[in-house]
Amino acid sequence: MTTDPLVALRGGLVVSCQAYPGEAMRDPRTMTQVALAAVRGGAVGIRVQGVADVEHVTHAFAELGITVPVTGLWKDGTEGVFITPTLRHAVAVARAGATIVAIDGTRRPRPDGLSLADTVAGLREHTSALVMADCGSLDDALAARDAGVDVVGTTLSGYTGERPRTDGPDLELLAQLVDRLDVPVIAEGRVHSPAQARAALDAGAWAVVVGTAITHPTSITGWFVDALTA
Ligand SMILES: CC(=O)N[C@H](C=O)[C@@H](O)[C@H](O)[C@H](O)COP(=O)(O)O
Repeated sequence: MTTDPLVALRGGLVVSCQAYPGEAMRDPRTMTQVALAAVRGGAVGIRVQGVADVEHVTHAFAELGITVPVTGLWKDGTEGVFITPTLRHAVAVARAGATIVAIDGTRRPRPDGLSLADTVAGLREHTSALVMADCGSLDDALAARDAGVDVVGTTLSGYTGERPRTDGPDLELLAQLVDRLDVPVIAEGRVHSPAQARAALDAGAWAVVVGTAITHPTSITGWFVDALTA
């Protein structure tokens, strides 16, 4: 019997394992090793970027009998709509093995000219993946809900100009989404400590995604170096 992936994530920690272009750890094998380490630490979900990483992680999990759901995305570009920006990207991520496909869930025009609703419908036509909308505001999330997504995240809060870029997670937006939506709301973005993760769950998050603070040594090193040189 397969468990509903969203039920599997409920109340838990999802670890985002991403390295950026040009970085030493940008290798699907490395990201798979990081993902396996996170699962060993208790992560109930993994989020990975890029078709190759999704393929590599999902194959490794299958071989090892790990059933932790994998959320996949494909970043293309660095500005505007760049998180799984088109239906083509979304289908590729699903076909690579992602259980959940995270896509840009903002109200900005998409590079392929499709609406978010068309993108969700297209993905459902071609795959059985669930859809996570990475949102930057309450209005984004309401529109994403109307477009038929399965789950929304606060992922893009502070990156689209609609919300301030808070030091920690945008708990204010999270509370608004939890209050207004009937789909699960995932807290993602700038969760940098266990206490902040706990606060997000207490504010009603379905699950909490942590990336940088667990899987990006360059940033973490910088935080310590800054403290020593301040
Ligand atoms: C805005 C954007 O591009 N967010 C990306 C989405 O996948 C990643 O770069 C983040 O690392 C991820 O959202 C997790 O957030 P944090 O690393 O802050 O824990």
